[in-house]
Amino acid sequence: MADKIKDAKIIFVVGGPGSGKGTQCEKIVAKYGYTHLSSGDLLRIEVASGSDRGKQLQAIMQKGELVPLDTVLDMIKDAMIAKADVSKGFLIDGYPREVKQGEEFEKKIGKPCLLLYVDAKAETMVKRLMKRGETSGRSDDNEETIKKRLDLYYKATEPVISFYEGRGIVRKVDSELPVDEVFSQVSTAIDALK
Ligand SMILES: Nc1nc2c(ncn2[C@@H]2O[C@H](COP(=O)(O)OP(=O)(O)OP(=O)(O)O)[C@@H](O)[C@H]2O)c(=O)[nH]1
Ligand SMILES: O=c1ccn([C@@H]2O[C@H](COP(=O)(O)OP(=O)(O)O)[C@@H](O)[C@H]2O)c(=O)[nH]1
Ligand SMILES: [Mg+2]
Repeated sequence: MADKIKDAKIIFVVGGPGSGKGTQCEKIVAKYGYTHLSSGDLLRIEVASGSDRGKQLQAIMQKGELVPLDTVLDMIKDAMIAKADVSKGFLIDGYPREVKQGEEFEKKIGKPCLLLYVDAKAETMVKRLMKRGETSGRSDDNEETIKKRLDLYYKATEPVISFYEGRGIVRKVDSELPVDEVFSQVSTAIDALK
């Protein structure tokens, strides 16, 4: 089933909460035509459906904790399969959150050719999320949950970056810069793929 996906390029987009992953992914889609799959967005779609599963997810996300690995992976896999025929590449935004998630992804789906590391200071991320929270309607864009998401990012997700650095596929972009300058760094990394 995952055969269809085997030849497509897979890019992991990793960075702290509010670092600008979604912002950069939108620009990648516009320039390169990749398929953008945000694990957080997929989870929020399930929450919005009002299903029982959505209610359970909402409770976890509201606390800034991680949803069980299999749940997220199945959602990503289904979304990839649905687009496999038309997609030349996939941007997996906000995943893996922990090394184990990356390992399972590779077992069930495939190997990433690039990990885009969207790097910003904690202080910057908090400021952006508090601002976004004024209009986003995201129940996790509040001070208390932002703090937990940040803690979990440093504890669980940063090791993901070291893990893939060992493979030489990490390209870091400086997300303190204006959006277009960040994107110019992103473009350099993607153009270098063959
Ligand atoms: N000044 C500045 N603001 C940015 C930049 N990138 C993103 N933002 C703002 O920061 C906020 C968070 O950006 P997102 O792209 O939603 O961040 P994200 O990493 O997808 O965050 P999560 O969805 O929480 O994972 C948004 O309100 C953006 O407008 C940037 O490069 N510079
Ligand atoms: O692979 C994932 C992606 C997201 N989430 C949950 O969804 C929330 C929002 O994730 P998103 O990537 O949208 O935002 P971020 O936390 O990076 O700001 C997280 O806090 C987690 O509770 C998760 O558990 N696993
Ligand atoms: Mg996002």
